Order: sequence, then structure tokens, then C-alpha cells
Amino acid sequence: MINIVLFGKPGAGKGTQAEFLKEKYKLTHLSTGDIFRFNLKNDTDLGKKARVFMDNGELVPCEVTTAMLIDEVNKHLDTEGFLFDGYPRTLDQARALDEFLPTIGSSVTATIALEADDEILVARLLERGKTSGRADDQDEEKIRVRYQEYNEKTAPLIGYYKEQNKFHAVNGIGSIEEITERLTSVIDNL
Ligand SMILES: Nc1ncnc2c1ncn2[C@@H]1O[C@H](COP(=O)(O)OP(=O)(O)O)[C@@H](O)[C@H]1O
Repeated sequence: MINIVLFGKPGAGKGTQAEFLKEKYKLTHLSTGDIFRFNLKNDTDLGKKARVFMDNGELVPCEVTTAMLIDEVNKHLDTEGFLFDGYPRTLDQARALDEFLPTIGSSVTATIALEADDEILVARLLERGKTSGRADDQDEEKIRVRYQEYNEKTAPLIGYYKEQNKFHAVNGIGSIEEITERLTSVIDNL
């Protein structure tokens, strides 16, 4: 099993690239943001637990997110690998994933970060907010909260994966195809 963690700030293009990578490498794409949004839309118990946090741009508590993620992984155990998009986002989540994957005989293969300047990313999110219907993309204040959350809670994962020699970064500025190429060259060399 090959397990890739796609990493990057809000708006970095994880979702867009995941669509290509999952096809090319036959991976099961697990986007925690998408799973949460599905639950919000259907007003499930999980959606009810996540809504306030998501609407404010804050992270959903770790227990809720991790339980959901493990549930999703367990639904796809026959896969050739997972593409984690939006998880882990905190050190606790990274440790939880490192504890869980061995129980299914697996581990994180690599983490790949899509890098771009904040200014470009905020502009992208506001543009996306015009059509996506995502409340958290339409309000600069909420976008700022997401960046704060990223800097405080998610950025420390870079050091965590570097220590394990599993961290790779690619330039996230360029055409969609160019960035896909950069990502595939990292994956092909793993
Ligand atoms: N791993 C996670 N831990 C906690 N909350 C999460 C996680 N993944 C997604 N969320 C919640 O879902 C929201 C949207 O996620 P996502 O679509 O990945 O956002 P972004 O565009 O900011 O990268 C986050 O702001 C957060 O509230």
C-alpha cells in the first residue's frame, strides 16, 4: 500500500491535484473537508458536531476528525493506497495516523506539500468563494482564522515528517498540469 499525505495551506490546490493523482496511482482519495461538507449538507450527527467549527474556520476537534478518518479508511481496505487530503492537520492527528496505519499493516509513505505565498492563496480562496458556496471562503475574517489555525497547528507537521525523512515540497504556483508533473516526479521517485 502506498499512502501519500497531501499537505498545504488552505487554497494551495490539494483538492485539484488529488483528482489527478488518485486516477494515476489508483489511490483512494480521502478529503476530510469533503467528508465534513457532505455530512453538513445531509445534517448528520457528525455534521452537527462539525458545523460551528467549520463555519468559523476553526479545526474540528481531533477525536471527531480522527474517528471519522479511521472509519473511512476501514471502508476501503482493499485499496492500493490512500491519498490523504486535509488529514493530518495537527500533531495529535499525525501521531494518531502513525498509530493506526500499522494496525492495518501499513504506514505513511510520504508527505508532499504544495507551497505558495499567502497573498496568492487568499486571492484564490476569495475567487473560489464566489462560486463554491463555501461560507468559509467568502469572508476574509474566516480565511484569516484558517491561516492562523494552519500556522499554529498544522505547520509543526513539517518538522514531524522531516524527522521521519518523509517530507517533500513542490512549488504550487504554475499551471495545474505543471504542478501535477512536479507531484508525480516526487511520487515516482519514492
Ligand atoms: N484534519 C482536520 N482536522 C480538523 N478539522 C478539519 C480537518 N480537515 C478539515 N477540517 C474542517 O473542515 C474545514 C474545511 O476543510 P478543507 O476543505 O480541507 O479546507 P481548506 O480549503 O481550508 O484546506 C476546515 O476549516 C476544518 O474546519
